[in-house]
Amino acid sequence: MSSNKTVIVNGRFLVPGTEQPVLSGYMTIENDLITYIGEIEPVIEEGTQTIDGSRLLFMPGLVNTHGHTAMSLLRGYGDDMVLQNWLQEKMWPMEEKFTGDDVYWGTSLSVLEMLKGGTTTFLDMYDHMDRVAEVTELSGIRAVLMRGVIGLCPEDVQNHKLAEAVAFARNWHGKADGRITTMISPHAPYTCPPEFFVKFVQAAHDLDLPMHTHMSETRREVEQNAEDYGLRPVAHLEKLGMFTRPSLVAHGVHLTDEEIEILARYNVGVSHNPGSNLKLASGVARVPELLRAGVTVSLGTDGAASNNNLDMFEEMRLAALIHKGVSGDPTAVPAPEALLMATEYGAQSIFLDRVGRLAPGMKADFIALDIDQPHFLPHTDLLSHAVYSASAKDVAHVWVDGKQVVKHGQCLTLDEEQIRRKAQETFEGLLKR
Ligand SMILES: N[C@@H](CCSC[C@H]1O[C@@H](n2cnc3c(=O)[nH]cnc32)[C@H](O)[C@@H]1O)C(=O)O
Ligand SMILES: [Zn+2]
Repeated sequence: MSSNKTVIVNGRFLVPGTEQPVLSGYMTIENDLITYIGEIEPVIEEGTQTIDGSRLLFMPGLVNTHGHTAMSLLRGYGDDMVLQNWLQEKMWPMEEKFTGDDVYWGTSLSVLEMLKGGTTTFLDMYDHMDRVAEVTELSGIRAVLMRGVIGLCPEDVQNHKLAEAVAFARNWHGKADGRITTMISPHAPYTCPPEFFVKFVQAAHDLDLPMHTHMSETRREVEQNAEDYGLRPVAHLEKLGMFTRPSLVAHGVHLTDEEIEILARYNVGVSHNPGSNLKLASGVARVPELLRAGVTVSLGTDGAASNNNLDMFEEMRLAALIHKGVSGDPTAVPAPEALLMATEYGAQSIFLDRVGRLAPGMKADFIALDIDQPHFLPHTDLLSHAVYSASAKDVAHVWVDGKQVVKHGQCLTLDEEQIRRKAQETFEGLLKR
């Protein structure tokens, strides 16, 4: 009867934002939920599985709130360029050739990397999303998926893409035992003209779903938006009605004080992508100001072609470091806040209210790091170590929705050898096509 019950014994658990952020004790998981966490040993009935947690650090699974998973196929293909040229000269011509199978293998590669690196939830804005959903189902990961749409095309093609986005969102919302949810996502204000963009707002209303888009990523984008529409991107999207829907915007690098206020007022989340912003020289987002204004700031990797990995520990560390560097204030984005951005705030910003925290009633999405390694010693402050010393390689075990999907660094749900081979073959095939 109690066969689906697991108790972690003698573990250390990260619960940032609470009085005791590094807790020593026990955690009970029943089916897909955490049912207990605390210092007092729970009664362990016969048949309950126990896990010795004494050499491990448990923490919520990381939540990657912006990305394009199939772009891992283009990792290293087009480095050291500015955004517009990188998109127009390198990414878009290759992406035009992508088939559903290409997306399937690119996404498989990314999901494998993410799971092994402790990411238990990801957001994906891309094309051929049915295939992304397939990988999500198979791998056991949690995902918020959306068909991203670039509207720089004739009206009939625009409408066809919109219909695809709507059908995908409707068909997959709540699927894979609830591990998949969906959103509505025009790619960006500079790739979707206003009259097209508002159709997405309407669709999001009709389906009662949240929205996601790229916004204010580069200075050039902001200037161009002002030139084309007489408004900076935030006011522009406000005018188009996007913020009447629950919304998350990616990047938000170039924001004025007034724009930060608008985002706070509408409760619009910002997915901060420090690695991608640094690599494309887009700039440094005003994260301390956003947080101070009460904006939910989360972390994303963006696609692997502008990062060039999907290591959320790296994003967390970058977020904690660069804002100290640019502000000259070493107290900016302290470790607990960086960790919250990568977990709880991440879940909130993609509208998953039972993910991102180790607490009774929350989904059992959690990871365990091997803390016996030299770079984790001595065990002074394990929360600090998780932010400032850890990397994806330290992840030993991963659970999503109560099921173990990575054990001793090996993915239990995906065929790693096959994915390795297919990823290479797929890239070589794309070059020849
Ligand atoms: N091909 C689709 C649109 C895909 S949405 C995802 C798009 O975002 C692009 N992308 C990736 N990273 C960034 C970024 O940082 N800023 C803007 N676009 C990006 C990516 O190359 C891809 O084309 C269509 O039929 O309309
Ligand atoms: Zn992006």
